[in-house]
Amino acid sequence: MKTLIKDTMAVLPDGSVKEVSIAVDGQRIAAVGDVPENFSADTVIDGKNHLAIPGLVNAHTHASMTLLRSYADDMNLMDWLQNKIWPIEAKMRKDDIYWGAMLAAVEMVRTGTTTFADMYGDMEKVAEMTIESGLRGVLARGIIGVAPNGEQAFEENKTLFKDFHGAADGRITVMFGPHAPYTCPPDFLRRVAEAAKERKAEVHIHLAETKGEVENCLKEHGKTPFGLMEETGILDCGVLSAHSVWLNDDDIALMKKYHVRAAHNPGSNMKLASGIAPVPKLLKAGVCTALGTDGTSSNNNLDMLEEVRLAALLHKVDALDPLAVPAGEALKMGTEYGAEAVGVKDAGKLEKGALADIVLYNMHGPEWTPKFDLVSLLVYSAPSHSVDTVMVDGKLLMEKGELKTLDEEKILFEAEKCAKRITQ
Ligand SMILES: N[C@@H](CCSC[C@H]1O[C@@H](n2cnc3c(=O)[nH]cnc32)[C@H](O)[C@@H]1O)C(=O)O
Ligand SMILES: [Zn+2]
Repeated sequence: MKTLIKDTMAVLPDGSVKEVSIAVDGQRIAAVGDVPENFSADTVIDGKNHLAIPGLVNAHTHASMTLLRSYADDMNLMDWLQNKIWPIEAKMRKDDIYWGAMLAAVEMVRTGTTTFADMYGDMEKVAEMTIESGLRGVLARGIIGVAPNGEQAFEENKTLFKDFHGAADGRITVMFGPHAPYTCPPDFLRRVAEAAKERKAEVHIHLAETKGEVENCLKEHGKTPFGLMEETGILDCGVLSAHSVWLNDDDIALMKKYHVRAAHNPGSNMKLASGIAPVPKLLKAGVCTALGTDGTSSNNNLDMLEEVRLAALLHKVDALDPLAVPAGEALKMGTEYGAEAVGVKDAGKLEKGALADIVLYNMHGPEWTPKFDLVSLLVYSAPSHSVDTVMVDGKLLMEKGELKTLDEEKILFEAEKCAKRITQ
């Protein structure tokens, strides 16, 4: 299958924007500009008045939590988790996980996300969504490492790895998902680290999200969450660290030493009042820092362009420095650094040989006018629904606003039904 995206403006890996044609052959980009004359495309997409970027990467989410969107807002993290979210999650059946994930898929495709890193229960249903939707998924079974379900969840993570790691032509990868240091005791984390190492799997975990978490961790274990992760062997596995808000210089040095990748969630951190991650410091230290939405119960959407914008804005006001995270750097956090963070090789860049995960924005409309600087327009002004074409792995998931793999009306209907049932 060969596709030619003809005469589109495109954000290139060096941050420049140029008019090019992009040739896609199978899963990969065959050319950006300089398309060979004999390239015979099966499908030609008119790129005039469009902006192409590498697909957005949601480096931390809980897709099926879409069913709990706006169910419990304006609470602090522990109260929210323990008294609202966990009791309802306990009622979720496989069907709920599936339709919640499908609802997330519709939203992700429509807002230009091509890869998502997910942590939840019943992840084989999220794998099903990944296979059907055509998205790229980095899946981890979220494990609360204590009774009554800790051991079962751990086993399910192993089964998920066996059944789905590398599945769907490599569109699915599987990580281990110990939920957090406050839900998984050190000995349990040691066993997870062993299991991950045996399989050369990586680990997706919530770390240093709130000040209270770090204080408790110091009190109970005499170490910060990152120090504890080093001691338990988790850092040896390759870690995708959700949040990473409350960090001291030693934590940042550990992140650098072990190539920990941070998934910064500005929307969730602001909404739950968790704090402001030291993103400029992380970037300066050379820590790969990506962006995520977290679940839609703490965001409340999966719109990655919004996270790119929030990252660009939040760190400016925090540092009282309008140069803190420039638009181009924020966009890289949402694309190139995202792909690196979740471990998808050769993606996140519009260049020859990269995986063909491409998003096209239709630049017709007031928010895109006038056109001085297209990266600035995208990051500071554009509505996410100007995404009109989405390609993952060389296949079109949406073309000119029309979803190709998902039945949106049915999904909205079923998701609504599931959400009602679990909250009744
Ligand atoms: N309860 C599940 C496993 C947990 S998966 C991941 C968990 O992370 C929770 N979660 C979502 N956002 C956050 C956050 O920001 N911090 C900590 N936990 C979160 C989410 O509600 C979910 O319970 C089971 O055993 O079936
Ligand atoms: Zn989370």
